[in-house]
Amino acid sequence: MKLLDKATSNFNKQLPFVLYAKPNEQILHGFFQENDALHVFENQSGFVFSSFYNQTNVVFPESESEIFQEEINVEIEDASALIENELDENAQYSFKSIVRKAVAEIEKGSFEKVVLSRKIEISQTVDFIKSYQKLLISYPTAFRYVWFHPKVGMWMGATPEQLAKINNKTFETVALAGTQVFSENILWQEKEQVEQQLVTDYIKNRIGNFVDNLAVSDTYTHRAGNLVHLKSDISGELKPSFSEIEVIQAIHPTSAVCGMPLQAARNFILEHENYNRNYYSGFLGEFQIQEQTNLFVNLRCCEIFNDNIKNQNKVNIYVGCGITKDSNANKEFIETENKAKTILRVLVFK
Ligand SMILES: C=C(O[C@H]1C=CC=C(C(=O)O)[C@@H]1O)C(=O)O
Repeated sequence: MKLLDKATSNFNKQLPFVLYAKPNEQILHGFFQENDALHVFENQSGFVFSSFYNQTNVVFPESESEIFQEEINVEIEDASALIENELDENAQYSFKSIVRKAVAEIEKGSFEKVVLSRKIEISQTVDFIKSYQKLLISYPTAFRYVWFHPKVGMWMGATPEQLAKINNKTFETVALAGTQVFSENILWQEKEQVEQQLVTDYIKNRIGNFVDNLAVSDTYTHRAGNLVHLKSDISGELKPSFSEIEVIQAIHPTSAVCGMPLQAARNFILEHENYNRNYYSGFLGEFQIQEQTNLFVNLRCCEIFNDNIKNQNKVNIYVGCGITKDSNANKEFIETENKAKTILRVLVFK
């Protein structure tokens, strides 16, 4: 595929690019910059890459990029091989202890829900082109991307969560929460239903002032690779007095990646997670391209370091899960391991 070759060429020249495919579409899109300028996102139209909190929000502006599309046509061997991640006892111990601390805070009434995450580091050199091809064909219902900027790094992911779709004042988002490993007979426990309802209520509350005709669908099971989630679709008409960016800022970060109330949950995360999320659980996608905004939450993702000069070749996989008063630390840890498999399944090492 031509765009894969163009991405390789941009990477070799250390020039920014993004390749992406939208859920259930067979079209690969590419934005390519011809120089390595770092454009800070200030509502210009383009491909946005925004952090969870307080990092530089980057854009590949439409006006500064070469933009291409082509049909997806990949042929790779063995799309299902899974690299086993060795169990890290220390990581397990520290993650479980933060989960227990969070449950104790919830019981004290400090907040209702918090999403806690961790970073799994694997010291291997990733072949990003082969890995991305595997990701493209393995998760056709996800937003699948690989993004690179020499001043920021390389990220790749297959996210099931839409943050916002805005087309001609029609606003759509989703409330996604609750996780199980895929099987034929899925039954949802009360804990997961409560967790998902909290996300729905949070979004309704945050966008209530910005949209008319707010509508929420029934909750249904959504498959995301080897996992399933509970999901409902939320929509409305953006009021003429509000801009797109205002409503986006009102919902990011949703309580599917941060918690509620927002500030207390975010403070707990910043104080206890012990690492910087960077762009994990931020958002990315098209901002006002052909009058459409189509943004996704950066989940099921990894950061790829391919730097032979600094001898830094590794990949960090980012995974998190929602903690409520009924959370069990052991189960939450297993959930993060299961989520990591989304990326582990597609990584190809050199
Ligand atoms: C925070 C993540 O997932 C969120 C999205 C769906 C279900 C989730 C859960 O069940 O905890 C999380 O809120 C992640 O994948 O890192």
